[in-house]
Amino acid sequence: MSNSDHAYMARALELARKGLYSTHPNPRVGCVIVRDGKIVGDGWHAKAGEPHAEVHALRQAGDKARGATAYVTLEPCSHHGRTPPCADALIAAGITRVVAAMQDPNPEVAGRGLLRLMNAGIAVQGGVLEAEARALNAGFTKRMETGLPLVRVKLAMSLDGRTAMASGESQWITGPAARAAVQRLRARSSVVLSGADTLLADGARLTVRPDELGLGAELTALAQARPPLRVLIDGRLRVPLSAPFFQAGPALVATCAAATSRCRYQDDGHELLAIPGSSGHVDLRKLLLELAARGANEVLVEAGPKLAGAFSRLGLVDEYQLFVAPKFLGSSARPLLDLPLARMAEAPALKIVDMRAVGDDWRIVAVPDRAS
Ligand SMILES: Nc1nc(O)c(N)c(N[C@@H]2O[C@H](COP(=O)(O)O)[C@@H](O)[C@H]2O)n1
Ligand SMILES: [Zn+2]
Repeated sequence: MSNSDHAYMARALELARKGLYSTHPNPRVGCVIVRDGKIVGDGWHAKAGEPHAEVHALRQAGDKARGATAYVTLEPCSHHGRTPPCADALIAAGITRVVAAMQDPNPEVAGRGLLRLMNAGIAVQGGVLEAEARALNAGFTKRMETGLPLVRVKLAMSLDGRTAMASGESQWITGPAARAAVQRLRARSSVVLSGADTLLADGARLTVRPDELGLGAELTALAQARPPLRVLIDGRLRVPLSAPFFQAGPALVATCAAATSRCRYQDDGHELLAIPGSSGHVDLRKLLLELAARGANEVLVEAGPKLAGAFSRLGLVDEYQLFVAPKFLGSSARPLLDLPLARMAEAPALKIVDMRAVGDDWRIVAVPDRAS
């Protein structure tokens, strides 16, 4: 890999990141076309159903694409989805070299895009800034490879590790900067999910509020056009349809209660999904499989200690986002996770991958340490 390959791919990744809030169920992809040491075209994928990154870049390059190199953060596609194959478009435009950061994990592509380019006499190189490209599309990759979405659990806690007062009161532990960061976590997710206890306690709506995102006009508009699906897990259908969550727009309710109530929810524009479980608890793994089948790449769990603890105990969590506020909530306040552990050996091993100040609070990102 030359220094310039690295630099052009870094630029393509920068463009791909513009799709952070809007491409799902599709991946975030950027493309740069370079001829004689000059960028002659670039582009990024904004929204499923719209042109792929390569097509935007080729359109901008026009005739200058002939004899040029295309840098793409994901292998060019070879299939007819909502749009035609990009590999064919690159061949037709006379591109002579393609550098891809990673192979497309979509089984419909999975190496066939690169093969088609090679068969057309195009020089192909893979693996440039692969780790960065994988990180950007970790949810898409996990869904394609396992049939499950990436699960991110957001928790807000005091310095003494508490999340809510004994009464359930939990709003406004953290400050405005942390709340904006949570808004961006919601906006990048395909699904934002919570449980009945949380909604009954604090009246959460789980919406993306454009004025709190802190993004520019273009990305805010895209995020608004592609809001996450709001999902409530309510095994026994305890949350009334008059709750702010239901008043805020259409939602999906996962339950193990009998389907007799379906009409009540449908009449109000919501979907009731029966997921069998035990003792009034929805089977979380089955729910995640269903959400992935509907195209969910990233699921954000914003729940209380019981539901967040259940995701954790079942080994379904890929990432914890912990917002830590400079407060003590005291010993009668609620713990972070309902994790009944008896011995240190049972404590799940975690790796902290990022820690930074967010306004007056701190954000810690931790992932399961699967190696230990
Ligand atoms: N290489 C590439 N560039 C893009 O900009 C993309 N969005 C993709 N996506 C791949 O194609 C599938 C979606 O196809 P349609 O948008 O429905 O035509 C997606 O699953 C990826 O495999 N690839
Ligand atoms: Zn494509």
